[in-house]
Amino acid sequence: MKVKVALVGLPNVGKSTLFNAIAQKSIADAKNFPFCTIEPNVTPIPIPDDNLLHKLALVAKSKKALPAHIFLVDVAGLVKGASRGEGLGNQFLATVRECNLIIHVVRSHDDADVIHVDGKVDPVADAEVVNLELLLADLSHVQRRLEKSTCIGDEKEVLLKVEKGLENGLPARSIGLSSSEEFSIKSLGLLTLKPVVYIFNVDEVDYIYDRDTSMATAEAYAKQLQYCDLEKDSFAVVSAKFENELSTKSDEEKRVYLDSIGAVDGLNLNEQLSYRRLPLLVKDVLDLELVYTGPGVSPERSQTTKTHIIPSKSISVLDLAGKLHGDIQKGVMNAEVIRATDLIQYETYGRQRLCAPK
Ligand SMILES: Nc1ncnc2c1ncn2[C@@H]1O[C@H](COP(=O)(O)OP(=O)(O)OP(=O)(O)O)[C@@H](O)[C@H]1O
Ligand SMILES: [Mg+2]
Repeated sequence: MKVKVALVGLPNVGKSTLFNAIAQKSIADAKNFPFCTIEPNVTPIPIPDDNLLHKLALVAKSKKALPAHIFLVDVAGLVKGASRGEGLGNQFLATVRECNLIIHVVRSHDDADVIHVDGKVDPVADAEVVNLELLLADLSHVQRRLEKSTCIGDEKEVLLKVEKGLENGLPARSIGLSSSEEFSIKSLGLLTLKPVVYIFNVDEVDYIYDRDTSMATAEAYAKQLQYCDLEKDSFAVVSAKFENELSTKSDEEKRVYLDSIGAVDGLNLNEQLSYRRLPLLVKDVLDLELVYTGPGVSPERSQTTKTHIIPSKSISVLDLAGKLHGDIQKGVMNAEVIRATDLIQYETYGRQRLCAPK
Protein backbone atom coordinates (compact mmCIF):
# COMPACT_ATOMS: atom_id res chain seq x y z
CA MET A 1 0.00 0.00 0.00
CA LYS A 2 1.44 3.37 -1.00
CA VAL A 3 0.63 5.98 1.64
CA LYS A 4 0.95 9.62 0.62
CA VAL A 5 0.65 12.53 3.00
CA ALA A 6 0.34 16.15 1.83
CA LEU A 7 1.55 19.22 3.70
CA VAL A 8 -0.87 22.09 3.04
CA GLY A 9 -1.29 25.56 4.52
CA LEU A 10 -0.94 29.26 3.78
CA PRO A 11 2.32 30.34 2.11
CA ASN A 12 5.37 30.87 4.35
CA VAL A 13 3.96 29.02 7.38
CA GLY A 14 6.79 26.48 7.59
CA LYS A 15 5.64 23.56 5.40
CA SER A 16 8.97 23.07 3.66
CA THR A 17 10.89 23.60 6.91
CA LEU A 18 8.82 20.83 8.49
CA PHE A 19 9.22 18.67 5.36
CA ASN A 20 13.03 18.92 5.69
CA ALA A 21 12.89 18.30 9.44
CA ILE A 22 10.87 15.10 8.93
CA ALA A 23 13.08 14.00 6.02
CA GLN A 24 16.15 14.74 8.21
CA LYS A 25 17.82 16.38 5.24
CA SER A 26 17.55 19.57 3.30
CA ILE A 27 15.53 18.73 0.20
CA ALA A 28 12.98 21.55 -0.14
CA ASP A 29 13.86 25.22 -0.41
CA ALA A 30 12.58 26.83 2.79
CA LYS A 31 13.04 30.58 2.73
CA ASN A 32 11.31 33.55 4.20
CA PHE A 33 9.04 34.60 1.33
CA PRO A 34 5.61 33.41 0.20
CA PHE A 35 5.49 30.90 -2.67
CA CYS A 36 9.04 29.78 -2.13
CA THR A 37 7.77 26.30 -3.06
CA ILE A 38 6.18 25.99 -6.48
CA GLU A 39 6.78 22.47 -7.78
CA PRO A 40 5.86 19.81 -5.20
CA ASN A 41 8.64 18.10 -3.22
CA VAL A 42 8.19 14.41 -2.44
CA THR A 43 10.29 12.20 -0.17
CA PRO A 44 9.92 8.76 1.44
CA ILE A 45 9.90 8.70 5.26
CA PRO A 46 10.52 5.40 7.07
CA ILE A 47 8.00 4.39 9.73
CA PRO A 48 9.79 3.84 13.06
CA ASP A 49 9.27 0.37 14.51
CA ASP A 50 11.58 0.14 17.53
CA ASN A 51 14.20 -1.50 15.32
CA LEU A 52 12.00 -4.58 14.85
CA LEU A 53 12.79 -4.91 11.16
CA HIS A 54 16.53 -5.06 11.77
CA LYS A 55 16.13 -7.55 14.59
CA LEU A 56 13.94 -9.73 12.36
CA ALA A 57 16.45 -9.49 9.52
CA LEU A 58 19.12 -10.79 11.91
CA VAL A 59 16.92 -13.71 12.95
CA ALA A 60 16.18 -14.51 9.30
CA LYS A 61 19.83 -13.94 8.33
CA SER A 62 18.70 -11.71 5.52
CA LYS A 63 21.16 -9.73 3.50
CA LYS A 64 18.83 -6.77 3.23
CA ALA A 65 16.21 -5.10 5.41
CA LEU A 66 13.72 -2.88 3.61
CA PRO A 67 11.61 -0.59 5.82
CA ALA A 68 8.13 0.63 4.92
CA HIS A 69 7.77 4.27 3.97
CA ILE A 70 5.12 6.88 3.80
CA PHE A 71 5.57 9.50 1.11
CA LEU A 72 5.55 13.08 2.25
CA VAL A 73 4.46 15.71 -0.29
CA ASP A 74 5.17 19.42 0.15
CA VAL A 75 3.09 21.69 -2.09
CA ALA A 76 2.81 25.42 -2.81
CA GLY A 77 0.93 27.54 -0.26
CA LEU A 78 -2.81 28.12 -0.65
CA VAL A 79 -4.23 31.65 -0.43
CA LYS A 80 -7.71 33.12 -0.18
CA GLY A 81 -9.36 32.62 -3.58
CA ALA A 82 -7.16 29.62 -4.45
CA SER A 83 -10.22 27.63 -5.50
CA ARG A 84 -10.92 30.39 -8.09
CA GLY A 85 -7.32 30.32 -9.30
CA GLU A 86 -5.62 32.87 -7.00
CA GLY A 87 -1.99 32.16 -6.11
CA LEU A 88 -0.28 28.95 -7.09
CA GLY A 89 -1.45 26.33 -4.63
CA ASN A 90 -4.61 25.40 -6.52
CA GLN A 91 -2.56 24.14 -9.48
CA PHE A 92 -1.24 21.46 -7.22
CA LEU A 93 -4.48 20.42 -5.57
CA ALA A 94 -4.54 17.49 -8.00
CA THR A 95 -1.37 16.27 -6.24
CA VAL A 96 -3.11 16.58 -2.87
CA ARG A 97 -6.15 14.67 -4.20
CA GLU A 98 -3.90 11.65 -4.69
CA CYS A 99 -2.83 11.70 -1.03
CA ASN A 100 -4.39 9.68 1.81
CA LEU A 101 -4.10 12.30 4.51
CA ILE A 102 -3.61 16.05 4.87
CA ILE A 103 -1.21 17.64 7.32
CA HIS A 104 -2.44 21.20 7.65
CA VAL A 105 0.41 23.40 8.86
CA VAL A 106 -0.75 26.47 10.79
CA ARG A 107 1.65 29.23 11.78
CA SER A 108 1.42 29.85 15.52
CA HIS A 109 4.74 31.61 16.09
CA ASP A 110 5.00 35.37 16.05
CA ASP A 111 8.54 35.88 14.77
CA ALA A 112 8.17 39.38 13.33
CA ASP A 113 10.93 38.73 10.77
CA VAL A 114 8.88 36.02 9.06
CA ILE A 115 6.50 37.44 6.44
CA HIS A 116 2.79 36.65 6.85
CA VAL A 117 0.70 36.81 3.66
CA ASP A 118 -2.09 38.72 5.45
CA GLY A 119 0.19 40.87 7.59
CA LYS A 120 -0.86 39.39 10.94
CA VAL A 121 -0.69 36.02 12.67
CA ASP A 122 -4.10 34.57 13.51
CA PRO A 123 -3.94 30.76 13.64
CA VAL A 124 -7.70 30.20 13.67
CA ALA A 125 -8.49 32.65 10.85
CA ASP A 126 -5.51 31.37 8.83
CA ALA A 127 -6.56 27.74 9.15
CA GLU A 128 -10.12 28.61 8.15
CA VAL A 129 -8.91 30.39 4.99
CA VAL A 130 -7.25 27.16 3.90
CA ASN A 131 -10.14 24.97 5.06
CA LEU A 132 -12.63 27.09 3.13
CA GLU A 133 -10.52 26.91 -0.03
CA LEU A 134 -10.34 23.11 0.26
CA LEU A 135 -14.11 23.01 0.70
CA LEU A 136 -14.76 25.32 -2.27
CA ALA A 137 -12.30 23.38 -4.43
CA ASP A 138 -14.26 20.21 -3.61
CA LEU A 139 -17.57 21.89 -4.36
CA SER A 140 -16.51 22.88 -7.87
CA HIS A 141 -14.88 19.46 -8.40
CA VAL A 142 -18.14 17.73 -7.40
CA GLN A 143 -20.26 20.06 -9.54
CA ARG A 144 -18.05 19.51 -12.59
CA ARG A 145 -18.40 15.75 -12.11
CA LEU A 146 -22.19 16.00 -11.68
CA GLU A 147 -22.46 17.79 -15.05
CA LYS A 148 -20.91 14.78 -16.81
CA SER A 149 -23.34 12.34 -18.46
CA THR A 150 -21.24 9.46 -17.11
CA CYS A 151 -22.08 10.46 -13.53
CA ILE A 152 -25.00 8.15 -12.76
CA GLY A 153 -26.39 5.74 -10.16
CA ASP A 154 -24.79 5.52 -6.72
CA GLU A 155 -22.05 7.97 -7.57
CA LYS A 156 -24.54 10.65 -8.61
CA GLU A 157 -26.74 10.09 -5.57
CA VAL A 158 -23.80 10.34 -3.17
CA LEU A 159 -22.34 13.37 -4.93
CA LEU A 160 -25.67 15.21 -4.68
CA LYS A 161 -25.57 14.54 -0.94
CA VAL A 162 -21.96 15.74 -0.73
CA GLU A 163 -22.77 18.86 -2.78
CA LYS A 164 -25.53 19.77 -0.34
CA GLY A 165 -23.23 19.21 2.64
CA LEU A 166 -20.44 21.30 1.17
CA GLU A 167 -22.90 24.11 0.35
CA ASN A 168 -23.87 24.06 4.02
CA GLY A 169 -20.21 24.32 5.04
CA LEU A 170 -19.67 20.68 5.97
CA PRO A 171 -16.44 18.95 4.91
CA ALA A 172 -17.25 15.69 3.08
CA ARG A 173 -15.82 13.66 6.00
CA SER A 174 -18.39 15.20 8.36
CA ILE A 175 -21.48 14.42 6.27
CA GLY A 176 -21.82 10.93 7.71
CA LEU A 177 -21.24 8.91 4.53
CA SER A 178 -21.22 5.14 4.91
CA SER A 179 -18.11 3.27 3.80
CA SER A 180 -19.87 2.03 0.66
CA GLU A 181 -20.93 5.61 -0.15
CA GLU A 182 -17.36 6.77 0.35
CA PHE A 183 -16.17 3.96 -1.89
CA SER A 184 -18.52 5.01 -4.71
CA ILE A 185 -16.87 8.46 -4.93
CA LYS A 186 -13.33 7.39 -4.04
CA SER A 187 -11.88 8.12 -7.48
CA LEU A 188 -12.69 11.84 -7.09
CA GLY A 189 -10.10 12.18 -4.32
CA LEU A 190 -12.19 14.75 -2.46
CA LEU A 191 -9.92 16.90 -0.30
CA THR A 192 -12.39 17.31 2.56
CA LEU A 193 -12.96 13.57 2.75
CA LYS A 194 -9.36 13.02 3.82
CA PRO A 195 -8.48 12.94 7.51
CA VAL A 196 -6.60 16.05 8.66
CA VAL A 197 -3.81 16.44 11.18
CA TYR A 198 -3.44 20.09 12.19
CA ILE A 199 0.14 20.97 13.02
CA PHE A 200 0.55 24.19 14.96
CA ASN A 201 4.03 25.51 14.22
CA VAL A 202 5.13 27.36 17.35
CA ASP A 203 8.10 29.38 18.51
CA GLU A 204 11.07 27.22 19.49
CA VAL A 205 11.24 28.65 23.02
CA ASP A 206 7.58 27.75 23.62
CA TYR A 207 8.14 24.29 22.21
CA ILE A 208 11.25 23.52 24.22
CA TYR A 209 10.31 24.99 27.59
CA ASP A 210 6.53 25.07 27.70
CA ARG A 211 5.03 22.33 25.57
CA ASP A 212 2.03 21.87 27.85
CA THR A 213 0.89 25.46 27.36
CA SER A 214 1.57 25.20 23.60
CA MET A 215 -0.54 22.04 23.47
CA ALA A 216 -3.39 23.63 25.46
CA THR A 217 -3.34 26.68 23.17
CA ALA A 218 -3.35 24.44 20.09
CA GLU A 219 -6.32 22.52 21.45
CA ALA A 220 -8.18 25.77 22.05
CA TYR A 221 -7.45 26.82 18.44
CA ALA A 222 -8.56 23.47 17.05
CA LYS A 223 -11.84 23.68 18.96
CA GLN A 224 -12.58 27.07 17.41
CA LEU A 225 -12.19 25.80 13.86
CA GLN A 226 -15.55 25.64 12.16
CA TYR A 227 -14.37 23.19 9.52
CA CYS A 228 -12.44 20.94 11.87
CA ASP A 229 -14.07 17.74 13.04
CA LEU A 230 -12.19 16.74 16.18
CA GLU A 231 -13.85 13.33 16.17
CA LYS A 232 -11.97 12.59 12.98
CA ASP A 233 -9.15 15.13 12.91
CA SER A 234 -6.12 15.36 15.17
CA PHE A 235 -3.68 18.06 16.08
CA ALA A 236 -0.10 18.36 17.26
CA VAL A 237 2.43 21.04 18.09
CA VAL A 238 5.86 21.37 16.47
CA SER A 239 8.55 23.97 16.10
CA ALA A 240 9.59 23.35 12.51
CA LYS A 241 12.54 25.74 12.64
CA PHE A 242 13.97 24.18 15.79
CA GLU A 243 13.44 20.64 14.49
CA ASN A 244 15.06 21.53 11.22
CA GLU A 245 18.11 22.87 13.01
CA LEU A 246 18.34 19.64 15.01
CA SER A 247 17.87 17.41 11.99
CA THR A 248 21.49 17.59 10.84
CA LYS A 249 22.77 16.31 14.20
CA SER A 250 23.34 12.67 15.14
CA ASP A 251 21.24 11.19 17.98
CA GLU A 252 24.10 11.69 20.41
CA GLU A 253 24.69 15.28 19.29
CA LYS A 254 20.98 15.95 19.64
CA ARG A 255 21.01 14.66 23.21
CA VAL A 256 24.06 16.72 24.15
CA TYR A 257 22.57 19.82 22.53
CA LEU A 258 19.16 19.38 24.18
CA ASP A 259 20.86 18.96 27.56
CA SER A 260 23.04 22.01 26.96
CA ILE A 261 20.04 24.27 26.33
CA GLY A 262 18.33 22.93 29.42
CA ALA A 263 15.43 21.38 27.50
CA VAL A 264 13.17 20.12 30.27
CA ASP A 265 13.47 16.50 29.30
CA GLY A 266 16.13 16.28 26.63
CA LEU A 267 15.76 12.61 25.82
CA ASN A 268 12.04 12.64 25.82
CA LEU A 269 12.02 15.71 23.60
CA ASN A 270 14.11 13.79 21.08
CA GLU A 271 11.35 11.15 21.02
CA GLN A 272 8.84 13.94 20.45
CA LEU A 273 10.45 15.16 17.24
CA SER A 274 8.30 15.03 14.13
CA TYR A 275 10.49 12.65 12.14
CA ARG A 276 9.64 9.98 14.72
CA ARG A 277 6.21 11.13 15.85
CA LEU A 278 4.47 12.11 12.61
CA PRO A 279 4.84 8.84 10.67
CA LEU A 280 3.41 7.04 13.74
CA LEU A 281 0.57 9.54 13.99
CA VAL A 282 -0.20 9.01 10.30
CA LYS A 283 -0.19 5.24 10.88
CA ASP A 284 -2.66 5.64 13.75
CA VAL A 285 -4.98 8.09 12.00
CA LEU A 286 -5.14 5.95 8.85
CA ASP A 287 -5.47 2.79 10.95
CA LEU A 288 -2.52 1.03 9.39
CA GLU A 289 -0.48 -1.93 10.52
CA LEU A 290 3.05 -3.09 9.77
CA VAL A 291 3.60 -6.62 8.51
CA TYR A 292 7.02 -8.17 7.93
CA THR A 293 7.88 -10.80 5.40
CA GLY A 294 11.12 -12.71 5.41
CA PRO A 295 12.69 -15.32 3.22
CA GLY A 296 11.22 -18.78 3.36
CA VAL A 297 14.26 -20.17 1.59
CA SER A 298 17.75 -21.26 2.56
CA PRO A 299 20.20 -18.59 3.77
CA GLU A 300 22.16 -18.75 0.50
CA ARG A 301 19.09 -17.63 -1.36
CA SER A 302 17.68 -15.53 1.40
CA GLN A 303 17.79 -11.91 0.48
CA THR A 304 15.38 -9.59 2.12
CA THR A 305 13.30 -9.04 5.19
CA LYS A 306 10.74 -6.41 4.34
CA THR A 307 8.13 -4.29 6.07
CA HIS A 308 4.76 -3.72 4.41
CA ILE A 309 2.02 -1.27 5.30
CA ILE A 310 -1.48 -2.71 5.28
CA PRO A 311 -4.85 -1.49 6.53
CA SER A 312 -5.47 -2.81 10.06
CA LYS A 313 -8.94 -3.95 9.15
CA SER A 314 -9.58 -7.29 7.57
CA ILE A 315 -6.73 -8.25 5.35
CA SER A 316 -6.39 -11.96 4.74
CA VAL A 317 -3.12 -13.82 4.29
CA LEU A 318 -4.23 -14.45 0.69
CA ASP A 319 -4.67 -10.72 0.07
CA LEU A 320 -1.28 -10.05 1.59
CA ALA A 321 0.28 -12.73 -0.60
CA GLY A 322 -1.28 -11.01 -3.62
CA LYS A 323 0.25 -7.71 -2.60
CA LEU A 324 3.68 -9.35 -2.51
CA HIS A 325 3.38 -11.11 -5.85
CA GLY A 326 0.56 -12.57 -7.98
CA ASP A 327 2.41 -15.90 -8.24
CA ILE A 328 2.76 -16.17 -4.47
CA GLN A 329 -1.00 -15.66 -4.13
CA LYS A 330 -1.72 -18.38 -6.70
CA GLY A 331 0.54 -20.86 -4.93
CA VAL A 332 -0.39 -20.22 -1.30
CA MET A 333 -1.03 -23.47 0.58
CA ASN A 334 -0.73 -22.36 4.16
CA ALA A 335 0.81 -19.53 6.13
CA GLU A 336 2.52 -19.29 9.45
CA VAL A 337 1.82 -15.94 11.05
CA ILE A 338 3.95 -14.99 14.04
CA ARG A 339 3.94 -11.90 16.17
CA ALA A 340 7.12 -10.04 15.24
CA THR A 341 7.92 -9.25 18.87
CA ASP A 342 7.78 -13.00 19.66
CA LEU A 343 9.95 -13.96 16.73
CA ILE A 344 12.85 -11.69 17.68
CA GLN A 345 13.39 -13.72 20.85
CA TYR A 346 14.76 -16.58 18.74
CA GLU A 347 18.27 -17.09 17.40
CA THR A 348 17.17 -18.04 13.96
CA TYR A 349 14.17 -18.98 11.91
CA GLY A 350 14.46 -21.98 9.62
CA ARG A 351 12.03 -23.72 7.31
CA GLN A 352 11.61 -26.47 9.86
CA ARG A 353 11.01 -24.72 13.13
CA LEU A 354 12.08 -21.96 15.42
CA CYS A 355 15.47 -22.52 16.98
CA ALA A 356 16.25 -22.03 20.63
CA PRO A 357 15.42 -18.72 22.31
CA LYS A 358 18.40 -16.44 22.92
N1 LIG B 1 8.58 27.78 14.24
C1 LIG B 1 9.15 28.74 13.49
N2 LIG B 1 9.57 29.89 14.09
C2 LIG B 1 10.15 30.88 13.36
N3 LIG B 1 10.36 30.83 12.03
C3 LIG B 1 9.95 29.71 11.38
C4 LIG B 1 9.33 28.62 12.08
N4 LIG B 1 9.04 27.66 11.18
C5 LIG B 1 9.47 28.10 9.98
N5 LIG B 1 10.01 29.33 10.10
C6 LIG B 1 10.56 30.18 9.02
O1 LIG B 1 9.51 30.55 8.15
C7 LIG B 1 10.02 30.79 6.84
C8 LIG B 1 9.15 30.11 5.82
O2 LIG B 1 9.29 28.72 5.93
P1 LIG B 1 8.97 27.72 4.72
O3 LIG B 1 9.69 28.09 3.49
O4 LIG B 1 9.16 26.37 5.28
O5 LIG B 1 7.41 28.00 4.52
P2 LIG B 1 6.42 27.31 3.47
O6 LIG B 1 5.14 27.14 4.17
O7 LIG B 1 7.04 26.15 2.84
O8 LIG B 1 6.28 28.50 2.40
P3 LIG B 1 5.80 28.41 0.87
O9 LIG B 1 4.35 28.13 0.89
O10 LIG B 1 6.09 29.76 0.37
O11 LIG B 1 6.61 27.38 0.16
C9 LIG B 1 11.49 30.30 6.84
O12 LIG B 1 12.32 31.43 6.96
C10 LIG B 1 11.55 29.45 8.12
O13 LIG B 1 12.85 29.44 8.70
MG1 LIG C 1 7.51 25.73 0.90
